[in-house]
Amino acid sequence: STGENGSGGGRSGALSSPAITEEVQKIDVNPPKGTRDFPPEEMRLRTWLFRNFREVSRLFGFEEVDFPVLESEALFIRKAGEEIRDQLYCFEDRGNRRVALRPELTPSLARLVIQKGKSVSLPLKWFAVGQCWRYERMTRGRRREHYQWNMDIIGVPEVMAEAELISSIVTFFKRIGITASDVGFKVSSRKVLQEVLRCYSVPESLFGKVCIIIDKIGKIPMDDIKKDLMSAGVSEEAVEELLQVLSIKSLTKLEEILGGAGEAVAELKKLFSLAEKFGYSEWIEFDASIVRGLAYYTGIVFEGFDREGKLRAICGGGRYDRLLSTFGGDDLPACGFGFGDAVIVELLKDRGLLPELSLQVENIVCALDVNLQGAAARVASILREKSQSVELVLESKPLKWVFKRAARINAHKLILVGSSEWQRGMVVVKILSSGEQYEVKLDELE
Ligand SMILES: CC(=O)Nc1cnc2ccccc2c1
Repeated sequence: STGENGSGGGRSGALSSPAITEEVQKIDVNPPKGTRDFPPEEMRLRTWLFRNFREVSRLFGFEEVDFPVLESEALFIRKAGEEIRDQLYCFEDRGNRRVALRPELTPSLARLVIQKGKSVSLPLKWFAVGQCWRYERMTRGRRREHYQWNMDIIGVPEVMAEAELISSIVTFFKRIGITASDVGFKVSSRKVLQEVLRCYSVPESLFGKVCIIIDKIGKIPMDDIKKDLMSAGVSEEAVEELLQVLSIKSLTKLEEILGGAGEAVAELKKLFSLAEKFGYSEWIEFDASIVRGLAYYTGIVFEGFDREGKLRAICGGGRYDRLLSTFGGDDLPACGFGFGDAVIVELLKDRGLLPELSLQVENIVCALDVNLQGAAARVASILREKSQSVELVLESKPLKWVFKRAARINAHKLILVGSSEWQRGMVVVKILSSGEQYEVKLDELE
């Protein structure tokens, strides 16, 4: 109804007597800007995707954890100029507390690790699948929420942890039909940046900020990158050297420039040799320009990319050895990744790999006349107690309707409850694929 007084919706009958008149305002049935509903078909795809996330996490011995979507704003306040900070979905609650919808899961995980403190044995291997939020001017029409799969290893300082994490993502890709010819991982280490900045005695305090500026390469003009770096306090010659080093695509070249003594080259070589052992060498390549857009990474960083170059990064992660100590926790080494639910679906569509998922109910049970509804309900309960899914026809419907419904739910069997059979303790079972039909005693239903 359009809200005129009297009965809304045009339904007749006692319920909508004119005496009970309330203003019926037609609400906006769409979800808030930048957010999605998940009607059945979309929900089946999401459930399929998350089932694969969880199955891979289980294969790698990770335990599932979760946190509130609402966190203290302080968890995400970092002064490195990150985009995620500009778009924080934050507000003051009724208790005058500054809170935020989480834009990522890692800070919550760090918070929980610290909270659990000594009571957890290391290394911790935790995973989560959670909705993350950003408040972005809708001008860009981008989404304001997405679901992220995160896996994190806490307490392992060596790059074996990063190698394990990349292996888990490769395992995930393989499970859903994505191959090394579809996607790859660009791998680098922020220690490359660190070693260059040290050569030019750029203070460590600028490290996070410099990384965030560097991460914008390819997204904003190079002149702006240089300007931003210099206004952040990096000398012009340091900027030139930095940009030089960042264009290196081979580890041997990097070693020539940085020398073999530094940690950056050593850990990258170690990672590539581990990749060989894990059997995913053809999935990864060194690319010094990869820094990722989160300030807290301190070492190896990586991101999954589509080799056609059409899509944004599929996933990304790295080492963040300082995050827990910046939250006042122990100085625990940590690494992890985030894998969003949006780009991967675009990739699957592009590659024709979206799974065919349909509603599947094994049985449809129908009473052949209205006073057998109770009998039909009993049949449904018996089957359900045997873990058989049942669509119980809830109103008396013509058989034509029942067959149509059976087709829509892809039912395997139609169970008809008729009075003559019921007198003899029997029901009629019809195998819908073959048309074969037979009588079954109630207690032999399986
Ligand atoms: C492609 C896409 O939807 N990205 C996306 C969507 N929502 C977010 C929300 C928070 C943080 C990152 C986000 C990233």
